[in-house]
Amino acid sequence: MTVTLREAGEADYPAVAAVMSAANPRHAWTAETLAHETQGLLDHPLRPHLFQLLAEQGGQAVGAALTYQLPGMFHPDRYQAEVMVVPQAEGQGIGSMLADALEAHLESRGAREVLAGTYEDHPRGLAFLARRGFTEALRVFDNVLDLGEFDPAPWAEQARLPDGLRLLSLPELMAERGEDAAWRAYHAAYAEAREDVPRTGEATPLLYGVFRQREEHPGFLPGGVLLAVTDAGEVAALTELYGDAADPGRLNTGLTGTRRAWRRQGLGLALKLAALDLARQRGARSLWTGNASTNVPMLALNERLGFRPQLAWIEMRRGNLAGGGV
Ligand SMILES: CC(=O)SCCNC(=O)CCNC(=O)[C@H](O)C(C)(C)COP(=O)(O)OP(=O)(O)OC[C@H]1O[C@@H](n2cnc3c(N)ncnc32)[C@H](O)[C@@H]1OP(=O)(O)O
Repeated sequence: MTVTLREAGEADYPAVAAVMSAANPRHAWTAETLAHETQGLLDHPLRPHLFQLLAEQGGQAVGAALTYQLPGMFHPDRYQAEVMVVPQAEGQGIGSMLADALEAHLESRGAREVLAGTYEDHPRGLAFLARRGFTEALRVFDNVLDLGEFDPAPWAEQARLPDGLRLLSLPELMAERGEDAAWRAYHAAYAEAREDVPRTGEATPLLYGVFRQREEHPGFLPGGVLLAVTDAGEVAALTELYGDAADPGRLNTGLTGTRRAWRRQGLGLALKLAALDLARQRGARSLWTGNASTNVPMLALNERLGFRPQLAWIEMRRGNLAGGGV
């Protein structure tokens, strides 16, 4: 049956999200989460580029492709690319059609670095990217804790923050300091810690106004933002829990981070323990996080708690601006 490609817009988000979720069921999307992410891109002061394609067969969405620029790792010549085909439509050349159309678009933009990825258990995806000149740049594990297997009792000591720090949720800090001061303290800690998260290019500074948009994310849980707060109202460390788009029994971790001056004093561990406690109170079955295989501190901490690495997502790159470009 004939396959047609067309540019996708807002009205297609339910179809695009369904394709994305079918192609990668480990990370579900809804029209709402897609609209949030897309709006974040369109509104960003860096004006990142976005181009979306939908593949249809007999009136059904069978594939999607998108290319965009990540504001958090921005370079005018760097693009992310994603090509997805629903499992029942694989093997008919739809991925190649979508990839060819994306390639033409990227060429017209003068892209010099393209990042794309696939799971390690998807040899077809890996071969597809290798044929198109991509090589491995970074591996990120889904790291999952089964809350039914976690026993908090042996961790009572480590769950306490050092003297001079208090555990507060974001709403609690807002009640004490006011909304703007609380968000600014949260932002300051987040912005510093995220600079040290392994990534394939240099982090772009995270603007406060952009950071505030996370409260519009459909999965954002204000009470799931847990903070280690100093007497002066500064945030020394944080962890974040988000609701999952598809599974009410699952929570996803945003960032866990400790400001540099506070590292290795037990803050990260205490906050993760608080997050596990909150997740259990909310009736969650599992807690997911994504950790780069090179993130030694985070992997060590999560392993101690019983998180188990699942399959790795392999981020692949063609061209390398950090290395001078090709
Ligand atoms: C989904 C995600 O959030 S992925 C991104 C994770 N965050 C980042 O990469 C941000 C940058 N890194 C950081 O902010 C910090 O290094 C964190 C959050 C990873 C760790 O925070 P800290 O407050 O320093 O951790 P904490 O002091 O509680 O350490 C607890 C345990 O973790 C392990 N650990 C922490 N840092 C290290 C390290 N550098 N090397 C090895 N193990 C470490 C140890 O087991 C440690 O226990 P110990 O000190 O008794 O040996």
